[in-house]
Order: sequence, then structure tokens, then C-alpha cells
Amino acid sequence: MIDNSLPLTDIHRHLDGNIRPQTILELGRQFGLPLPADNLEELLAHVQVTRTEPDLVSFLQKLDWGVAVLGSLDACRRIAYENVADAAAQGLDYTELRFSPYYMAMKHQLPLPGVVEAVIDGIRAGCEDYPVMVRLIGILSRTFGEDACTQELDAILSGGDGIIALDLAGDELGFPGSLFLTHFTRARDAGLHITVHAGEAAGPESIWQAINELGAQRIGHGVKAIEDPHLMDFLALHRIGIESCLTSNVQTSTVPSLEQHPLKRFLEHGILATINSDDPAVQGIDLDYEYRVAAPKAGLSPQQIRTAQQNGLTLAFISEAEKEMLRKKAHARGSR
Ligand SMILES: O=c1[nH]cnc2c1ncn2[C@@H]1O[C@H](CO)[C@@H](O)[C@H]1O
Ligand SMILES: [Zn+2]
Repeated sequence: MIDNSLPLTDIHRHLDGNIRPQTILELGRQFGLPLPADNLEELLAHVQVTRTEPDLVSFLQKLDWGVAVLGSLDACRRIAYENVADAAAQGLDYTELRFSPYYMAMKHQLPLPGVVEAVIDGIRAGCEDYPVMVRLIGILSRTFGEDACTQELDAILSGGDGIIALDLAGDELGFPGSLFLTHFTRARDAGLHITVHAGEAAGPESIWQAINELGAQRIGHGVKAIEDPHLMDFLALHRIGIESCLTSNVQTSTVPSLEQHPLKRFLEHGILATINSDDPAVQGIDLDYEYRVAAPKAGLSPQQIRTAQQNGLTLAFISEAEKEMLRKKAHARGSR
């Protein structure tokens, strides 16, 4: 259960994995693009995960229709704005929205820096209209290889302080983190925070690589850390956070069931683990569901759920003053 007197954060949420199905339909019509269905009900089967997928790569294909309809920079601006509206509607106080400019630009050959600018602009407009604090994380989509990621990084850096961190996502097994050392060195030199998808499809060695070679301060998913006791100790000791996404990990077959998810053991070990959504529109879930249904099924006690909620703010890539402001806002609301 969400504790209303604490800030509610979602620090692992893909903007381009959270496009409203209705918007996919409308943009498809606007650009005259063929979609697999011309009504919402039938379209859902193509743009949402309806059953457990056999692996991560199959799961990721469900995101493809959403970016296939981004026929203009204005469409990118629109989905960014709607992400802010939806985050506010779901009661989030703070979220870090991550996006892959290359993936969004790919189908219609949009200019990559233009995509970055449009997303920053859409977020800014959304934040003027809705009561939620948002920061942006740029993603390198490893699935498209090193050269594409170089272009992608150039675009992300062109966003200046509109983007606060860098992530690596996509096909972890096919494209190990070791291919992206120079990219992450550049990003760190530019002052970006670092979070990396690791230990989702690959094993604990991928998490070690992300920490030691890419400079990860947080790990996306990190499920496989449970297989390495030394890594578990290291994560706790060095306060390297885990961005858990419970339902996502079942849908990608990373864990066989919620009951077997390691999040509870991460928390028991003193690791700063958190509850997040991942790709909510594609997964057919929201953060409330993760707190209310998924976390208890994963065996978390009410106190552990509260700790995970607090950890979300602890790990946020914002200043202590900004965190305090969010705490005060939640506290005033909670004690009403
Ligand atoms: O759960 C996930 N694991 C790994 N990569 C992901 C996940 N969800 C989305 N993406 C990847 O993130 C980029 C879009 O934001 C795309 O590269 C997509 O494949
Ligand atoms: Zn993710």
C-alpha cells in the first residue's frame, strides 16, 4: 500500500514505453500509418503485454508500435506531455522519465537532437499544467549497437541540463555493457548521473560490469544480484540502489512468479531497493497496482513496502533541498 504521507516516486519509467494506446491510434490516423487494428479494443492485443513473454527481447517488441507512430517532433512532444499528465493522475509526486531518442526517431528518420528538444519541451509544458516534479534520463538503446549509441549520446548531451542521467537499455544478452565504455566515460565527464539496466537478462557479472566499468550509481532491475552474496553485500555497503519493477520482471520471464522475486531479500539485506513501474502502458499496470497487489504478492510486509517507498526518494537524482520540499508536501497532505 502507498503511504500517502511520504512522497511517491517512480524512478524507473520509460516515457516511450508509456504511450497511451488511444494516442497510438490517433497518431496512426494522423500520419496515415497502417496499424494492426483500427479500434482500441483490438489494438490493445498488439501494444500491451497480455501474457508472460518468453524473454526480454519478445517483451520489448511490444513497445515498437508506440514509437512507429511518432511521425513528427510534435508527436514526440505530445507523448512527453501526456506522460506528465498520466504521472500526475496516478498520484506521483516525483518521477524520472527515461527515453531513447534513437528508438523514437528511427522509424521516421527524425533528427535526434530535435527529438531530445521536443521531449524536454513536452515535459516542461506538462509540468506547468500538472502538480508533479519530473526529471529526464537519456537512454542508449544497446540493441542498435555502438555507432547508433554514439549518435544517441550526442543528442542526449545536446539537451544540456534538461537531461540529468544516462541509462543503457535494450538487449542485455546480445549487447553487453563492455561495448559502451567510451559512451559512459563521456557521459560521466559531462556530469550526468548513471543508471544501467543490468542483471535482468544477464547474470550478476553484468551488474559488476555496470558498477565497475560504466560507473552505475543505480541498477535497473538487478534481479540476478541475488545469485552473488558478495555483490549483495557490495550493493548494500556502497548504497547502490536497485530499481525493481515487479510485474515487468514476471512479464519478461526474468522471474517465474512474483512470489519468487528477490526484492524482499534485497530489502532484508539493507539494499536501497525501490518499487517502480518500467513501461506501464505496455504492461497494462500502474504504480498503485505495483504497491497494492504486486509488492504484497512478492512477500513484502507493509513496513518493507514503506521502506521501498522511502528509498525511491533517497535514490532520486535531485538535491537534498528538493527532496526535503517533496517530503514536506507529502507530509502536509498525509496529515490532513
Ligand atoms: O525492461 C526493460 N529492459 C530493458 N530495456 C527496456 C525495458 N523496457 C524498455 N526498454 C528499452 O528502453 C528503450 C525505450 O525506452 C528501448 O531500447 C527499449 O527496448
Ligand atoms: Zn526499464
